[in-house]
Amino acid sequence: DSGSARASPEQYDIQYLTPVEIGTPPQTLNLDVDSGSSDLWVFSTEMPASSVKGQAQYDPSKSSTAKRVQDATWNITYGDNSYSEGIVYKDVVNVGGVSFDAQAVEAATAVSQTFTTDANDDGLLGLAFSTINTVQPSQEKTFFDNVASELDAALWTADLKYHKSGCYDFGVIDDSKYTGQITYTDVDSSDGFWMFDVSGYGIGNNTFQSTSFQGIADTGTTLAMLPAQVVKAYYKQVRGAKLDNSQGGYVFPCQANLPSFVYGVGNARYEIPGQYINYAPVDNDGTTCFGGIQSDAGIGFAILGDILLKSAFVVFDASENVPRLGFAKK
Ligand SMILES: Cc1cc(CN)n(C)n1
Repeated sequence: DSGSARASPEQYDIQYLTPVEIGTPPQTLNLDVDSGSSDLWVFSTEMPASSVKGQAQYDPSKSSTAKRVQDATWNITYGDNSYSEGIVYKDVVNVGGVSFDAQAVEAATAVSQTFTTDANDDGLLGLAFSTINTVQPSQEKTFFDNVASELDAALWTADLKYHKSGCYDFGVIDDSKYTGQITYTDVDSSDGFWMFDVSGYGIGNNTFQSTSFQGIADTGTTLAMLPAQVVKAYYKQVRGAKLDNSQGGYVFPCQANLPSFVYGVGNARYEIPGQYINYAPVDNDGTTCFGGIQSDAGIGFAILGDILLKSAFVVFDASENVPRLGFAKK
């Protein structure tokens, strides 16, 4: 079995939303596919109406296949301090044609303001490793872990795009979506993430620096959070750039001509076009813009979010004993 689902960007590519069918008859919710977490949770009819502002809600009472997981609860806080919690059902979940009939669907009973204010985002679909799923007292499996054995290949791929819709594919590598070779690198999943070594970096046409650093491939994080020294060196090349703590990071004049950012995977080199690194304006007149590359200070590892991932075709491969990530140009 294999399947393919759309990944449609919200404004500024802050996140990408994917239609997911849940229950019988199917209820379609648009979820943020997140390789940096491992809970599939949804806005639901179990939460106060005051915290729902336009989102679709999963209604288990309208699904003939929904089964409550007695006494199971969950709660999760993300890197941006957004939060959700709730109870658990098992139900049919179908993503791009790949279906599992007893997927843990974590129905929210409460969410933080950040989620309430994003009318288009109906929840998250976590694709990190099941070891960090938050359901208690018994941990649940991610959708990918549940379907892996029925897929033609135990892998999924991300083809995110700049200000355009892309795809998440399950069980198949679509060779029409990339050019050249796929370069693979081993993943250390001991913290539950798709963590790997970035073999170095280059700024624009400057010499590539072979100083490696660890990072996680995280489709649910908007920006690329990189080592402070790397980030400092990048913005040194941008006239008028400055670290503005009131904005929470580096900003620069929106008209700035941004250098590209090159990152290494093994011996391969991939480039994020400068244009991708102008994330969004911070003011109404669009004079000052917020950088798509920011510091990972305080996190403990780099976070390779959408700003970086959209520059490549990425394979999340769990088909061998050691999981691995594949990167290809496109
Ligand atoms: C909701 C959400 C998901 C993620 C990435 N794992 N963040 C930072 N916020």
